[in-house]
Amino acid sequence: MEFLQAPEIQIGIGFAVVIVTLVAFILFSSKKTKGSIDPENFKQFKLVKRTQLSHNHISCRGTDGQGEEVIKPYTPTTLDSDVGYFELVIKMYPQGRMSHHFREMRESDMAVKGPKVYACCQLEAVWVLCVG
Ligand SMILES: Cc1cc2nc3c(=O)[nH]c(=O)nc-3n(C[C@H](O)[C@H](O)[C@H](O)COP(=O)(O)OP(=O)(O)OC[C@H]3O[C@@H](n4cnc5c(N)ncnc54)[C@H](O)[C@@H]3O)c2cc1C
Repeated sequence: MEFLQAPEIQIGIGFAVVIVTLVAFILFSSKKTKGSIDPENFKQFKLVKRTQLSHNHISCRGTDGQGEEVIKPYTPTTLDSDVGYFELVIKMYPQGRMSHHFREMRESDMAVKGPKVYACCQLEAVWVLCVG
């Protein structure tokens, strides 16, 4: 271990520590400011692509934590032309009645009715790119 006390080695170690700290700082600060959403400031994003998905909503039926029936509307993110399956994006609420059903759901556990066509509004997928 005596070699560690040699001045050249100590300068080398010091230099390495400075480089690692600098790289970590650059990586951390670039992550916070470039290409990502900032929690405090609005940043400008550029529209890259937009796809119309669906006008439709479906009704899902499940069981809440008290064993009671619950029915809620959801908007499939799949296209109207996708036949035989659909995909949902669900925001889960800890105390939510239908959220409980989705959390506990197993295969063949989902009763669905629909679609209901809402001509007034529709789901679109929007791709954006950070320009700031
Ligand atoms: C036309 C339509 C389409 C919908 N599509 C979708 C969809 O695609 N995906 C999806 O996740 N949801 C969608 N929703 C909402 C969905 O129908 C339910 O309302 C939602 O999933 C909450 O149901 P829950 O039974 O889990 O919660 P609930 O039992 O209704 O609520 C439980 C708790 O969560 C709180 N809470 C409920 N909703 C909200 C909210 N929006 N913001 C803040 N707190 C809330 C309530 O205050 C309550 O404390 C849609 C609603 C409509 C009207």
